[in-house]
Amino acid sequence: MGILKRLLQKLSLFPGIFGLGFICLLLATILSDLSPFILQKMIDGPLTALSQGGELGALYPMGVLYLIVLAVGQIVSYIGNRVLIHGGNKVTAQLRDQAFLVMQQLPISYFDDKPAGKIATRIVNDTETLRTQFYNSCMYLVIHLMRFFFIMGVLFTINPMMGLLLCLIFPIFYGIQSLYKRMTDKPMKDFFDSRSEINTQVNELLHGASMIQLYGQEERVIEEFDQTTEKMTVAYDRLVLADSIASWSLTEFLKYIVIAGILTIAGLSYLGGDLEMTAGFLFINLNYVIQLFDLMANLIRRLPDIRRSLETGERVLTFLDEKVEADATKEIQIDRAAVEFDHVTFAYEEGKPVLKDISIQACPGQTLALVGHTGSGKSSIMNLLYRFYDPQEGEIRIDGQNIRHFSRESLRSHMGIVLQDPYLFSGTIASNVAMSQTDIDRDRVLDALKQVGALPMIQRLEKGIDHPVVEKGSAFSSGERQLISFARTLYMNPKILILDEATSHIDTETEEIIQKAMAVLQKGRTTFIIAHRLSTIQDADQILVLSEGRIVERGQHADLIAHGGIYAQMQAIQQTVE
Ligand SMILES: Nc1ncnc2c1ncn2[C@@H]1O[C@H](COP(=O)(O)OP(=O)(O)OP(=O)(O)O)[C@@H](O)[C@H]1O
Repeated sequence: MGILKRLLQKLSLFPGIFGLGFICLLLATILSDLSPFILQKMIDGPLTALSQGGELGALYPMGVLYLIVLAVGQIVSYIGNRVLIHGGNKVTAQLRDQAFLVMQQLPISYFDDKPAGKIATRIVNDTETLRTQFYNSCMYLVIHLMRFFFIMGVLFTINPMMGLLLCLIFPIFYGIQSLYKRMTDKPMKDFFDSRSEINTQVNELLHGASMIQLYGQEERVIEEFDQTTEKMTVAYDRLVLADSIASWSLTEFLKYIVIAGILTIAGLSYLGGDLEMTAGFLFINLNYVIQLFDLMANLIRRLPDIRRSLETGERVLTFLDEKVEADATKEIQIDRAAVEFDHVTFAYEEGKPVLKDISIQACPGQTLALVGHTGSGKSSIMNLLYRFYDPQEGEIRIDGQNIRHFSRESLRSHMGIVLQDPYLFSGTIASNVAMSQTDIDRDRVLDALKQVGALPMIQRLEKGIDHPVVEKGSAFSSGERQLISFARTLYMNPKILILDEATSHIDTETEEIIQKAMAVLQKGRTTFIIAHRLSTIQDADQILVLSEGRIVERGQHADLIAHGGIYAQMQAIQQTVE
């Protein structure tokens, strides 16, 4: 289906709003475009009579009628505009909500090669562009076209010769419109490209601010940003230039030529003694010609806007059409939490497997540690367990159920995850532990914080568990963020626990507290630990050693040391370093 058609179809979501707005504007157009007839009647009637000794009072009824028509026309036009702008906002908000929803339902793999700034541009800027450039322009286009043909119709009726002559402006109009389009196509594209680029750069800057400063990259970053803003400024200047030359100056110039022409012909006819038109008739002709040219100037700008906004519309609709992740609706029931990887093979990119023939059996309540050099596939195994991705071969089962057949949401509701760099949401400590803004069991929150040893930290804060968390918890140390995320996991009480290098950021003193809390945390839960520091996993029931996507060693600490393989080497190296 065409982009134009699909965008216009969105209007049908709010038929009442757009119907009312359209009727109001139609009425306003009729009132404002017929009002000059009252002036014509005034000029040719009471005003002409006044110059020949008539009564001033005869002017009043028509004057009042003119004012009433104007006032009603303006009020109806105001209502129509407000209603249509409201409708445009609603359509845009709906598109934005839809885009946001799609973003949340996209598979994680979608984000692997897409800069976050570009996706933000689709949701924030492109939808806004559709509002201003497409929906608003369409609304004005309809009004202007209606008025244009209405005025042409009136002119043809009252003065067919003038109507015919004015048809000459159609090719001129087309010429100016093509010129405007040529002058604005490239700058408009540059403008949108640089806007998207700016979003990407700001996003990267925000995420990498500390690294940029650490590596002294400020100048390079500023220079790149300057180049993009310069490109945007140049593009915008060109747009303004095209606006002033093609849509205003040229049409204004033409307008005055036509007016001068009409006045010259009328003047010559008057001097020749064969002027048949009245002053009121001359006024109304001039009035409509002026309006016609003003409409033309507007149309010249609106038409390319709509055409160009179709490109933005295509980008937004393509994003909305992205294949969201199909998900099963069935909810998984987990009682014992026995986890099994059965000959699992997985590749992020086709033909490049990063996990090969992985088989794991975790009995309920067991602790499994995944170790291996960087890039060996530890995180990828966890990515499969919480179904960020599905394996190409093999099965993952929990309590004998293939997790692929159950909804991701229900699966993840049974898993507590503590990441290397825990993510805190804006809110309070309590809302971060309870993962809710409203339904917070304060006693359980405090208990969870106490169990992970975070109580001393909380007591130091003036507002305790109501202390605000802003900017992903940047005001807390990484150790403190981890303590809060531990408490969150405890509060959630999951059946399966995933600790991704949970202790790597914590100082020795805190580590002791955490180790104790972890023992509580792991009790009765099947736990997977991804750890580089082997000292934290010596008590694990199973240690799986990964190398290049394969499990090359498995067993308990003592067995693996005795085996003298990769694990023993890693242990020896770490002991030397420590
Ligand atoms: N999103 C991705 N797209 C493509 N390849 C990826 C992606 N994520 C990871 N990889 C690749 O998969 C392999 C395994 O990565 P993984 O993150 O699982 O290793 P890891 O053992 O957890 O490493 P580390 O200890 O450094 O975190 C690596 O070669 C990595 O480059």
